[in-house]
Amino acid sequence: MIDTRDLRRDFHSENGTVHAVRGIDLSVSPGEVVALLGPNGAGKSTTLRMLTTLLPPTSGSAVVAGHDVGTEPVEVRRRIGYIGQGNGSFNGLRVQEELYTQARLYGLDRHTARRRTAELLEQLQLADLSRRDVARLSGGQRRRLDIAMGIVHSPSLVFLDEPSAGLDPQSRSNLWDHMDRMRREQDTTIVLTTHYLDEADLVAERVVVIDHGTIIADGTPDELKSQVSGDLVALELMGVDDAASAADVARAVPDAGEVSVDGTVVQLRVHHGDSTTPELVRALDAAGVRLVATQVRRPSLDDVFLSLTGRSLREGEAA
Ligand SMILES: Nc1ncnc2c1ncn2[C@@H]1O[C@H](COP(=O)(O)OP(=O)(O)OP(=O)(O)O)[C@@H](O)[C@H]1O
Repeated sequence: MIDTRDLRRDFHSENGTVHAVRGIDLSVSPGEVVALLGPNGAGKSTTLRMLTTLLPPTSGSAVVAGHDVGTEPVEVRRRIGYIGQGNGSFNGLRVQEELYTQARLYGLDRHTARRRTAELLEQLQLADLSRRDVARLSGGQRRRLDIAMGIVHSPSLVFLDEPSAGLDPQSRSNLWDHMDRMRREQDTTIVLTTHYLDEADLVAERVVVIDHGTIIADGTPDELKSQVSGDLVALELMGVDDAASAADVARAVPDAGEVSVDGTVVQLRVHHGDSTTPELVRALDAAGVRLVATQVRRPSLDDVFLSLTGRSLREGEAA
């Protein structure tokens, strides 16, 4: 469905050249849901804009839905849906008219355009707003209309740039349900960019981590997380003395990675937190250590990013 070879894009300005995308080789098969995950400025949007023919590559090639983005952009556009970061048009139309007009622009006949419009207004919870002026929608409502407009022609490949930015939790979960339905019922291929870790983890079956314009990891969320060395087990002890004794017990666990003590809390990395923790609790009990609580935390995609780059994705978000 997508095949890129050494895809690159530079931007030139008075301040110099930005190498926004530095040689991306990416293959996506039909029906896959792929999240491009990375911090602000990693090159995700630039990649997406090249794949959707909105921006010509500086060099390299990309074949999307069977056509070359450079030489056959119209053929590509006909086959894809794109929901960008910015808002679409403001024609002074009402919600229903805007969506219907978009359907007609994509070449749907009147009957099909009417049916698709009604269907999508319902599915994206816009039915109650169908007669409202587009200009008067809230940010989240506008976002849902953008999404409806991007998929009104039932494309087999959909690109979404930061789809849930600006959406409230309920709208986000509604959007994810909708994407899941597109994949299950129409086998739609979905490529989205995000810097929400939970979104990548939940929605995508494959995560491509991008940093400084290159792909630094590619796999299922579980594969990526298994590259990080183990689960984090946290033990909360009754007192500081107990914590010191617990750290000694923890260091004796054959599987234990680095053990750290912070006040009454002891943390250690182990391969399998669920099976090691009961063993550890028995050993602590035998040593007379007073344990208050235990917690096992699986590696997150942020731990993956941290182990690959030494930086947290969350730091990137705050920047
Ligand atoms: N039109 C442009 N002119 C100059 N530089 C640009 C332009 N568009 C993007 N860039 C730069 O290219 C780099 C990659 O930007 P891009 O928008 O692709 O990142 P991103 O990963 O999508 O980030 P975000 O999560 O913030 O959307 C950044 O350094 C950005 O400043």
